[in-house]
Amino acid sequence: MSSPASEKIPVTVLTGYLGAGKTTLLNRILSENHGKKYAVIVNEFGEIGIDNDLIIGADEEVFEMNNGCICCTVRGDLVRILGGLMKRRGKFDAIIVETTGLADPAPVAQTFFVDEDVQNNARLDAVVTVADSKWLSDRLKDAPEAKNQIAFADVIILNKTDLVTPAELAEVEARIRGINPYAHLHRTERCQVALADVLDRGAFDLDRILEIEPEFLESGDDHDHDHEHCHDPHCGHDHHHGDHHGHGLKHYHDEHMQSLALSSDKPLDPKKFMPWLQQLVATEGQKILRSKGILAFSDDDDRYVFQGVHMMLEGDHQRPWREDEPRLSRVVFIGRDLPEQAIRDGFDKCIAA
Ligand SMILES: Nc1nc2c(ncn2[C@@H]2O[C@H](COP(=O)(O)OP(=O)(O)OP(=O)(O)O)[C@@H](O)[C@H]2O)c(=O)[nH]1
Repeated sequence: MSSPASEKIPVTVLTGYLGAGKTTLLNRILSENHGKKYAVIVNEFGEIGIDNDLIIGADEEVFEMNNGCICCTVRGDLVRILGGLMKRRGKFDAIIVETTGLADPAPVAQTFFVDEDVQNNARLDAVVTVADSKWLSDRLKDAPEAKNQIAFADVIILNKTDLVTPAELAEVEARIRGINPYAHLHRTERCQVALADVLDRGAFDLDRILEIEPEFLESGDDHDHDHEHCHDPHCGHDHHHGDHHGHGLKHYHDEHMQSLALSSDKPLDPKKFMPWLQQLVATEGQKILRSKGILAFSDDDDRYVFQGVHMMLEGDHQRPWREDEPRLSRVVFIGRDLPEQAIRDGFDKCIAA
């Protein structure tokens, strides 16, 4: 049975390139005193889930779609998780989907229009794209998905304004406006926006999307489109550059984008790890687009979390390790042409003696 639009559960799709600030925005939304309950679905690029652990919502439920890229699992995992949520209507007010930085938002948004069950129970409220003031211009040159994320946005959070000059900010905003003149745009530092600017917007504009992508509402069985949106080596499909996928969508593959995950159940030596990491991103930061980790240091009862975007690093103690929690250090590097063996060797040398 189809529900009237007003009763459909609103879904916000949060997108934006690697490291732009999606999790920062999500945490801001979840930790605000909004009196609402959100179900959160995250999709991560990488072999080991770290994002899930970095979301600080008090009692939100977080569902992970970890095992595949969002375009390939979109009619599988996403529909399955949404289906499960629909059966528990009334337990939450809205759904937020945070996509990987490498996801093309088109197939995600499409799910809400072509899958009948989903369409009957949920409505796409808005596609919210977080854009990195410092790096977006570079990514628009070499990452087609970054451009699609801007093109599909109903709301754009132009974030990290603290890292650029006013002239650079004006320039990146003009580039965004060249791609998408329609979206509401907010300039922010650390994604500081009013919740009302992001949630419950009723902003998704199908007519506009059909102008950008006339085949948007087709099921995907026999059409072709040129978005480059499959990057997950574990996706399970047989990819070739520019090849057709099982369901007929044309997929390009950024064959150089890789995710390197490292872990250790032995504590790390902070006096070795931090200098090594700083040196690594200083020398390889062009190739390493994104790094993050949750670390267990020797003689330290707190988890240490670090985040990197290119050569910029941030890190801090987060919270004490729980009694029942294995003190496992997990690190992920995402980038192109990563010097894998050197990174592995360097990491191993940081294990405390
Ligand atoms: N200087 C500065 N750093 C920021 C700002 N917003 C977020 N960051 C930092 O940028 C890094 C990446 O932020 P995240 O929110 O994790 O980015 P993300 O888009 O979720 O990253 P992925 O999930 O890996 O794609 C973190 O170290 C943040 O603390 C900002 O406005 N200014």
